[in-house]
Amino acid sequence: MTELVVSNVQKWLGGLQILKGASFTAERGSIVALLGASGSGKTTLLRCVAGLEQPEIGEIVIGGKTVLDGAKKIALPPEQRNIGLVFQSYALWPHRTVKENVGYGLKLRGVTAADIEKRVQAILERMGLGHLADRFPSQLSGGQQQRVAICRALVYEPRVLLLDEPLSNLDAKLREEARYWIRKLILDLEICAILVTHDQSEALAAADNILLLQDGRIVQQGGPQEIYSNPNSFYSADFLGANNIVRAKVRSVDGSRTVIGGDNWSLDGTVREAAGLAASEDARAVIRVEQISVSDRPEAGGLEMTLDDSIYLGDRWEYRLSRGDFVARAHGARQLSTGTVWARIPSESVWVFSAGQH
Ligand SMILES: Nc1ncnc2c1ncn2[C@@H]1O[C@H](COP(=O)(O)OP(=O)(O)OP(=O)(O)O)[C@@H](O)[C@H]1O
Repeated sequence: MTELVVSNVQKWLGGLQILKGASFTAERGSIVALLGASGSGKTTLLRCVAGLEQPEIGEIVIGGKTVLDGAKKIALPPEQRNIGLVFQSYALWPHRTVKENVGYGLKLRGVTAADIEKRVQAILERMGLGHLADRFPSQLSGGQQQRVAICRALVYEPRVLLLDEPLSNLDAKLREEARYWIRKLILDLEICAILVTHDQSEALAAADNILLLQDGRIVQQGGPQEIYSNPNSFYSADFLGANNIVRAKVRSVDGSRTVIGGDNWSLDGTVREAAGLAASEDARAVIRVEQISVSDRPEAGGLEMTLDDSIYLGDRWEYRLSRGDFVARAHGARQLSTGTVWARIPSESVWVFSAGQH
């Protein structure tokens, strides 16, 4: 069931158009990640859904209720939108206990003391924080503070939970753990969550749907696997994954197949530029690091390259390869001696775009 509908949202700030017509929907029991480079408009879009910014144009419907209609000048305040909000900073009140932090919003809304007690305790228990109810935020770890912030947003039983970089203050280990339990929580509660993040691995691991923003526009949307393996532009291809970006000339084009090359090398690739490519055009290829396999023995179809260095990364080795002006990184399970190696690079993994596109 669709909980959130965002249609053609356009927003100007300081004389600049920050959002240029964003549209998407979000379903109950799912997580939508807003992903994109710094300044692409992720936070502004989230704030528009929350009611903290008022778009000049567009419509937003939450749980069947129109909360924004630019044409009709409808713009409901955040407290009438049935949303919960969690900020990066958690924004807990330092002089209130955990219990008071979580229950304060309910108090403002005139919920009875007995009801508040019951609801606050229930959500704290659910998040494994029941025993911390009387502590102050300064007596909690970062991870616990973040859970309190999420409790505070969930205690209203919102239809849509809005999370603005909720994990970025946690250390790497806690962050990985938090991705998992936040996802489980949203699915268990059967609500819908919108997660703003600039961290691609967070979006890939936590979200059902990823919206990739560029310069105020949603340039691609889809499931994590679709977005990762089928990018529709250089920006999408470059934004996700660990990549080799290769500058080259288009040698030939035959439908979606192409041959690119540079100084003393050439590679078979696949045209990914929507408008197509022409022979002798300047191009950029994106090759995911994991798509290159390296061997120290001659391999049929392998490109002979020089291994300049093997770098130990703990769980694997990184190889630094070169041939003429083609420089690449690849990974493997063991250390290889510097010198001649053979790199196998499937043509479907060499995504070729025009050099001019951003
Ligand atoms: N109040 C404002 N007045 C003018 N410009 C603003 C204002 N707030 C944001 N912007 C601009 O809007 C653009 C989008 O900002 P926004 O914070 O939504 O991006 P973001 O994708 O969330 O970036 P980040 O990942 O860095 O938080 C940026 O170029 C920013 O400078």
